[in-house]
Amino acid sequence: MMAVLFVYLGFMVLGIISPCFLYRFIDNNGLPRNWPFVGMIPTLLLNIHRPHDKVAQVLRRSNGTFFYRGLWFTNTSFLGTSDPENVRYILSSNSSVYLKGPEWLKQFDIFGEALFNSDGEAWKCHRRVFHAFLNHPQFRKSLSMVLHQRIEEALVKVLEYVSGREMVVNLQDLLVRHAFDIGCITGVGFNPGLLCIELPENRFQKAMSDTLEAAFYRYVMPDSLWKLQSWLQIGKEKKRSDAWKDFDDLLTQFISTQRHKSNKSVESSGSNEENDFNFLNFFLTGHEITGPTPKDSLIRDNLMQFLLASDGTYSLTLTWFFYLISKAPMVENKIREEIKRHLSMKEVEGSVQIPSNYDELSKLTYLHAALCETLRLYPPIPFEFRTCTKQEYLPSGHRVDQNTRIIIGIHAMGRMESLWGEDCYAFKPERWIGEDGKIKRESPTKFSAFIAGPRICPGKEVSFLLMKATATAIIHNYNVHVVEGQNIGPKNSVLYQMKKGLMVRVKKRWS
Ligand code: HEM
Repeated sequence: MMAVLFVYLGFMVLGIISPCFLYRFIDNNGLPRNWPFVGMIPTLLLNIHRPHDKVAQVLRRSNGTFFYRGLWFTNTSFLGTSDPENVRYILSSNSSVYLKGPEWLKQFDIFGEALFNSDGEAWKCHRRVFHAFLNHPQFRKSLSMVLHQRIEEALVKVLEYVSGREMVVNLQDLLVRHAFDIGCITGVGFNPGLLCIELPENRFQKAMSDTLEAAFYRYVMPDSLWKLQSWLQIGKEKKRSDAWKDFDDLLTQFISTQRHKSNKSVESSGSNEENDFNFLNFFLTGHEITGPTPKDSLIRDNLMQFLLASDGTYSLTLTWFFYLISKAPMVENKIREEIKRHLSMKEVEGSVQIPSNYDELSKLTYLHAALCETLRLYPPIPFEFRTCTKQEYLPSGHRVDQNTRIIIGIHAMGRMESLWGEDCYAFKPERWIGEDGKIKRESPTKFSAFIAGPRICPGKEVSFLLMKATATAIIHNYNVHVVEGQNIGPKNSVLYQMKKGLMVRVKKRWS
């Protein structure tokens, strides 16, 4: 630990003298040099303000696979890959060898025994429950109703308020609140009402953000260092412990309220399926798939992961989407024309028009393409982590030993010239549209925002519905102007969120 600190201070001093010299000295033609004892930590420290871009650069220069060496005698090394053949092998054809395992749990132990944290038989069982919930006929009906209601009663009200006063607002914050309210209603049958004019404190979101930031640092730091921080209760580890307490408080409250509600409802009608369809109730009422009612801790873990998966992802994608279209007025115009051509609208408060039939959203091919393009460039989950459980060779020829940590560079894959052509950095929805005018279906090992193989995101389809309905209501009625001069960049977190949010002014398109 002292060695890391010493090296860090040494390079800081050198950095002040000459940053250019430092970059060239530490890296070898853009690839990290492997130094005695400290491995490639100098490159990591020098790029700690832009880890995603550095990983993308290294993977591009190394033909898609690179072995990062950490500090000697610590478990901080990993193999990074963005090679689609390796990705297919790890996530799909040989997924039983590449597990989440104890290394994953070190980062995400706060999610306990949830689907997201499990492997093998336990994972299969959780996944069946989740599938049964998402495919339940009542789910789609209830989601559409909740979404429509939240757009009309909260999103539009807040946008009307801020546009009328020409206020500057943080769009990322508004979208996260919108998604969290929907996640809570579909997850626990309770609306926390975070998206409203008063913008109340968002404890859950802060706790989630602190947890996911700490998870990032746990991966790159030697175990001894974060364990010491945790023991001393300082830095990111302190924030993480506080977040854990906050989660436990909030989720215990949700579960006991819902347990009480469902007991009362079962007593009075024998079944409450029609009235109160949500993820928590699905668990509590002992559905035939879920088996006997599981223990509270398992419900808490799955609920917490439901809230993360169902709101933390698409709200961030929408934020990047609005950032991208603010710089591409032609794209915005095409989306508006498509909305006008295909959607039936319903007029709500202040002559705002919102889609009245969500089935029509599937006709919005160009909007779908623009969202895929956003996910390619800014995937909300930028890295996927696995551990190899036996020694073998990857399709690229790299040998991986047992317990090698693997990072799949999802963010890097969207920026590989070899996969997307020379214009891979350009925002071009057209690349997703085939000659027949329909969406081109890319293989999930090339477009890996939802990953591939048996663990592919089960919420993919739902997330497009949520994104399209929300984006349409905003684009059709408002111009979103991004405030000039902001430093837009991602946070060091396992989610790809803007460090300081996206400050915008919203102007109504008509009165
Ligand atoms: C833009 C939106 C979304 C993206 C890009 C996305 C992406 C992903 C990715 C990359 C994973 C793999 C994570 C891992 O295991 O390491 C994942 C898993 C998962 N996602 Fe999504 N997701 C999105 C939205 C949703 C939504 C809306 C839901 C729920 C309705 C959902 C439910 C899940 C669940 C339950 C898992 C765990 C699957 C398993 O471990 O087998 N996701 N998602």
